[in-house]
Amino acid sequence: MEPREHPPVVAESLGKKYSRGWALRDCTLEIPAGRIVALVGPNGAGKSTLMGMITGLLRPTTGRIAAFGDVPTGRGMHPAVAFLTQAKPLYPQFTVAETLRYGRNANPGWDQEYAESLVEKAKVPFGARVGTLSGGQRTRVALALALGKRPRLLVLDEPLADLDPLARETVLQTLVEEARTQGITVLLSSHVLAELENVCDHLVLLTSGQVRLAGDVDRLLREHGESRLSRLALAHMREEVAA
Ligand SMILES: Nc1ncnc2c1ncn2[C@@H]1O[C@H](COP(=O)(O)OP(=O)(O)OP(=O)(O)O)[C@@H](O)[C@H]1O
Repeated sequence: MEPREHPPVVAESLGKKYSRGWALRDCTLEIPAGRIVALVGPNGAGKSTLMGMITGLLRPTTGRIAAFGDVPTGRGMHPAVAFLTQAKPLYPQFTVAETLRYGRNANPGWDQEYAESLVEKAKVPFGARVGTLSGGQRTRVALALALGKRPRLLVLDEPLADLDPLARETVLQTLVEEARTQGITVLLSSHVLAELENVCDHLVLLTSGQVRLAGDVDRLLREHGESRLSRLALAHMREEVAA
């Protein structure tokens, strides 16, 4: 029998304390492979903190986190994990082609052809300087840079926040298409709950630094007698505020 592959993320009693107090407490969860996971919760719930520990950029205060069975070493990101934030730290003076070249030099598993095909699909000129691109175009380049690494887990911290609704829809569609065809697990945080409907099949809801709901979306909807992910998430966030 084949040994079971490690899930993309396993967290056990994970906690993070900053100078101002606990940002995440006693977080135990597993993110199964091949899922598109919505990470939601009110401002300050601990979403970025959890993502920081999954990518290895932040060290846990308590507990344990593993990506594909590996505990972060503190020496850069796991080779199978790519991370994209709203800030999209691209060099504005680089052209798109130079940005991809940077990706090739920085990542041993880099797939130039695939990264180029994503830029072409987005109709972004290779010769354009990143600083001159629109927000939507910059996001598509950042996505090509993240996916060119050929990750098995893509972590996205509100990557669509500065885009108009049409660009959001297009980028999200591309993302889902690539994730499904390439078998990539996606962890996506967003405050726009409605756009996660029909996209995410797994939910992790954080409130006040703790996991309030986690699991398969269809199962959670059945268990809570809800028909929509956004309503389910909102109801749990409201409960928290009322408590
Ligand atoms: N570097 C830091 N130093 C001190 N406190 C921090 C630091 N980073 C985050 N926090 C605190 O930890 C808590 C969780 O923050 P985090 O950014 O993880 O939440 P979030 O769910 O991503 O929020 P948002 O939806 O607003 O982006 C907040 O109370 C925040 O103020």
